[in-house]
Amino acid sequence: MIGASLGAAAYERASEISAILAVANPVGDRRLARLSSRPDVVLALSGIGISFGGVKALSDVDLEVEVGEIRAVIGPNGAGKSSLINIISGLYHADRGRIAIGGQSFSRVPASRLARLGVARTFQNLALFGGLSVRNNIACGRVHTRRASFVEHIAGLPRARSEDAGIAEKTDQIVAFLHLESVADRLVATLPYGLQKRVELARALVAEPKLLLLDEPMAGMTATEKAEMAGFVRAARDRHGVTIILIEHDIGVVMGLSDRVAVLDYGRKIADGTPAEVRADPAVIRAYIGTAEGENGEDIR
Ligand SMILES: Nc1ncnc2c1ncn2[C@@H]1O[C@H](COP(=O)(O)OP(=O)(O)OP(=O)(O)O)[C@@H](O)[C@H]1O
Repeated sequence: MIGASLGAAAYERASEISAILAVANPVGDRRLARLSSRPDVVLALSGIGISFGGVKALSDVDLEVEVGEIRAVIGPNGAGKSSLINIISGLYHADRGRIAIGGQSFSRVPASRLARLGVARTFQNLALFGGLSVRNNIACGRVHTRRASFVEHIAGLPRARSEDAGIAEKTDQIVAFLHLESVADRLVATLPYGLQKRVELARALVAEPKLLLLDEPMAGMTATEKAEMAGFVRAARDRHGVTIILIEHDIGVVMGLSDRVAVLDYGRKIADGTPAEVRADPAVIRAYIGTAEGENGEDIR
């Protein structure tokens, strides 16, 4: 992500305006209501906009994501990709528009209820606990399922014990799924970067999300690590039925992995279709050539 953070007061003000504008957008609301009532649509965005100071990071973005899709969001640096994921996960609040997740509609996604809404995410810059083991980092992804109190845990009461056993079992399953057995007891900070990215994926998957948001899961990886990660992402969809939204700069990976691709440029969606459609779209080619070919290591053709 680029740029400085805005203050909390500015976010509050922007969100108040957002609520007013959302009410004043009945066409968008009707469209969203129609989309979110479809059982095959996991996520629908309607008219999403957000500005930071004078910078319009996103303008009037619509997006729908169907169950079981791998849906990429691409675009040159600063196009608004991370802002979009941050809005879907409740980290940012849009100034305009609405978001429907699993049939529930929001102007602000409640970040504290994200896991219960069936959404998990990874971050562009790793957000792991370096001083904890791989296994413990992964287990953190299931804390929202705990019902037993702190006292029940300290006293080792039956409900707490059975919850711990359930978390340990799910953690073991994901460790095996992502081939992390040999490093499961190592401290995360001692692992190479590519493996740390895999641990972050594991922590998101252990929550058994319906929708998984991956913000540059292959950034900084070698070609071999990227191919491995792409295989795991595909397997998460194929074997666990997870719907995936993927931000990724490596266009080769995106085109090989995604069912549909949305393209952002200067905060606007300029294309949305299959990889072949997007690759042939003149507006997309222009957007990428406009970034000074090769600047980001990206070439759409
Ligand atoms: N918290 C923030 N405070 C101020 N400006 C922001 C903030 N988040 C994003 N922006 C601005 O919004 C625009 C879009 O940024 P964003 O990070 O969403 O783009 P991106 O497509 O993910 O870029 P990259 O590929 O470089 O990560 C940029 O101009 C950025 O500087």
